[in-house]
Amino acid sequence: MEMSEPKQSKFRRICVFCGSSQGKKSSYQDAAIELGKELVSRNIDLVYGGGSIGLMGLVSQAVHDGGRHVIGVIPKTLMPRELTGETVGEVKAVADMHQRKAEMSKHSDAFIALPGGYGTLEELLEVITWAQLGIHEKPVGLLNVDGYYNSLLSFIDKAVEEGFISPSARQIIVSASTAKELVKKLEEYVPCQEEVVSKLNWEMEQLSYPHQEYDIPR
Ligand SMILES: C/C(=C\CNc1ncnc2c1ncn2[C@@H]1O[C@H](COP(=O)(O)O)[C@@H](O)[C@H]1O)CO
Repeated sequence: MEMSEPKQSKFRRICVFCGSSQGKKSSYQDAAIELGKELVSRNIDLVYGGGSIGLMGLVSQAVHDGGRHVIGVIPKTLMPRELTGETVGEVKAVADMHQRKAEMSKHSDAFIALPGGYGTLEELLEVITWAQLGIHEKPVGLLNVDGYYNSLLSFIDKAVEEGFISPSARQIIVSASTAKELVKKLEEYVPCQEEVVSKLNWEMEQLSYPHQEYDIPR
């Protein structure tokens, strides 16, 4: 029997942002599992927020089951298993949510957002902002499952029309409706340098706040 060679990706690790909930439609859950399998088929390891809840649990389990390495970056406050569940693979404990994002970014070659809520949006918009500022040149992908992100993309297009986001900064976001198509587009992505404000020669460690307990405001 002829075995197909795994496609070698230019990415070693991809960071996935996604819901700590599963969402109401089974298509969201299916997409998380499909993305995990796509990473496996391209020999790509996963970096994510840790734990087993929601879409986070589905994508990490799929990558782990496929034999690829999984790194979960968890703030100490979310470490208790009853909060976020068990993390498959390697766990990196960090001081707070800020350090988590810096660590997730440092260990990844690209970013993908699956459907999610505030946490996912915040992580996504932050890495887009960092790309706009020239802090990194890693591709950022939106997995637009069943049009989940259509209204966000429309809003961003409005911000371009109204002069708040430059047309070249709009190009930072790569979107597709399937994992296969998205990863392929990210592989082909060429960072747009035209309107980068400045090259900050940024050390990602500078983004980490001093080790301290972080009080989540209520
Ligand atoms: C403490 C409780 C739930 C635990 N919540 C989270 N667990 C793990 N990761 C989280 C959590 N909340 C946010 N994140 C990060 O943001 C993304 C998911 O957030 P969303 O709002 O569900 O989209 C995810 O990528 C994580 O990195 C009980 O209250």
